[in-house]
Amino acid sequence: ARAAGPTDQDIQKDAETPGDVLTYGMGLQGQRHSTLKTINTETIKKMVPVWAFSFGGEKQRGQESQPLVHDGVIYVTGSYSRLFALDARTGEKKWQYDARLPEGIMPCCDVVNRGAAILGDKVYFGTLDARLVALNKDTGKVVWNKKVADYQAGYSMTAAPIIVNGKIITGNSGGEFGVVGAVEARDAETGELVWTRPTVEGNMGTLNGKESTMTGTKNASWTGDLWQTGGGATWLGGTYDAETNSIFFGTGNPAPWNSHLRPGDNLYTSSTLAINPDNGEIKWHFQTTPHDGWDFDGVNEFISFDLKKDGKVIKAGAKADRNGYFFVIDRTNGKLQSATPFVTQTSWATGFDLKTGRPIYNDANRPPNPMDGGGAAAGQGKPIFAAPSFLGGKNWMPMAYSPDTDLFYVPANEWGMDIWNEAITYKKGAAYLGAGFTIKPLFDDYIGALRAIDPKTGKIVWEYKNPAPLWGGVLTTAGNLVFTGTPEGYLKAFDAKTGAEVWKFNTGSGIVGSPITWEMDGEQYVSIVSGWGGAVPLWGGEVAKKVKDINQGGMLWVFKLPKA
Ligand SMILES: O=C(O)c1cc(C(=O)O)c2c(n1)C(=O)C(=O)c1cc(C(=O)O)[nH]c1-2
Ligand SMILES: [Ca+2]
Repeated sequence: ARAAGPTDQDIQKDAETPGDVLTYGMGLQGQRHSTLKTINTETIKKMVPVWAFSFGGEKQRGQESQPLVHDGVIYVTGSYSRLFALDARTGEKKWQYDARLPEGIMPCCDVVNRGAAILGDKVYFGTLDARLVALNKDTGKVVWNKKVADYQAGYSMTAAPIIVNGKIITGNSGGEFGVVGAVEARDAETGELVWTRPTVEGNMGTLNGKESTMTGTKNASWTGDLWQTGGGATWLGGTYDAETNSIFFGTGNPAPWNSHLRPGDNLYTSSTLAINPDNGEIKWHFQTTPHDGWDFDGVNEFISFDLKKDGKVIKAGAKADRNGYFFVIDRTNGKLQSATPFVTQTSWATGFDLKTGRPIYNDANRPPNPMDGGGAAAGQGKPIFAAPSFLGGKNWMPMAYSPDTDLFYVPANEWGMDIWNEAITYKKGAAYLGAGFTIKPLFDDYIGALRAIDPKTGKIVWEYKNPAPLWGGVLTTAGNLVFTGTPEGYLKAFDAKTGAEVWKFNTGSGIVGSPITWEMDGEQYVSIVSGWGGAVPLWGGEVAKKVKDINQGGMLWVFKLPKA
């Protein structure tokens, strides 16, 4: 028997039990929907902060975490691989764990961490040096600490793990360094590896010298040896659907970015994979950007939901992809139901073929081969303008789905980029892009747009425009509310049906975290982490200049209604 604490059954039921938050995604399906409605479009006008907690000084920025709540304790990760356990009623610190990171870690896009997992008496999280740590939930003492991959080869870990039937399931980061993506399952009690599923064809037999439990697959969709450093990082973690017993992981960009160096589809990069949690087998794959040439990547979360259409219910899943399309896919077999643009496009594809599930490419919008010349300097290809930018119509920040309104709430961004290709050869631990870029806004008055999307039609039902790019997660509740944060510092709440803004509070730094809500002592609470950072200030080109004044930091805020 497992020591006292949440069980596998508690984790599977997380979405139905508002007294705790046991999973990243507020339920393994990742819907980020709460059944609570004490706080609603009317009562929220009175909502106030109860307490706040500071993450401290050093390297505190890019707070992309979603807190967990169990038995009156909040478990929240901070940037730079920290984990805090806090009294949920007072904010008092119970313990803090700071991973001791080596020199030379190589996260591509800031020192972020998106959250922890909990099972029994342990809490778990991944660290920037690509290790997975299990801590005793009451004391913060290390129970086990496993190396997942070699940080000196560019591997890191930024995603929250998920737990499915006693296994802790993780992805990896490092697509910009020519790593090989993988999904891995470990025994949550001991940390021993149960299976490893590489995500790049050609690597199915071994991974990093370790024996893989998978049978070999030929590298048919790659040229030469490029599959050995092919990317496809699983850097955002996954979701799980018990009805189909599938884990869904997105995979990142193929490496290098210069697509002319790697003819072929480059499976299974820029895809969604449905994986059997028992043995790591791929049940189906859907490649959103075959032969990706824009760093469109494809890690975005896949959220299971019931698609009610033409009097039928289809077991579906949705993904708002970095490539700017909103996909609805049959989650039992990977068959495309619809693909609709949700941001402005420069027609890199004119649409998706519903029969084959493939994009209809517009070759004029693929960044040209540097061998053809025409670039600004020797060895550079001709630049083109493409939208969305490589930071995506939507990046890592998770959308939410409400079964009450049947709408998805998507944190989107409107921007494009000048992009050109360059020559590159692989060198262990060095950036492996073969491309250069500058991001540019498309409109004067806004970049971010929270969009309510009807999955039956792909139509945008309402939108909220934000001056700075949106980079935080979304939460929706039975109180007809949608919550998200802004880089300007506000946690905002909107009417889920109309998009009317009903409440806001400034948290003192930019928000790039994901909000949660739970019930405690008969009252409803809301919480968000604040602390600007992530990829935008690092890679945002003209946009980065506009947002560089935002102060960084790290704070957890907790809100509720005043006592009646
Ligand atoms: O290919 C990868 O392994 C990888 C990893 C990560 C990461 O782990 O955060 C990001 C990206 N790619 C990426 O392309 C990207 O735009 C990005 C944004 C962010 C962020 O936290 O703001 N991370 C990442
Ligand atoms: Ca990437």
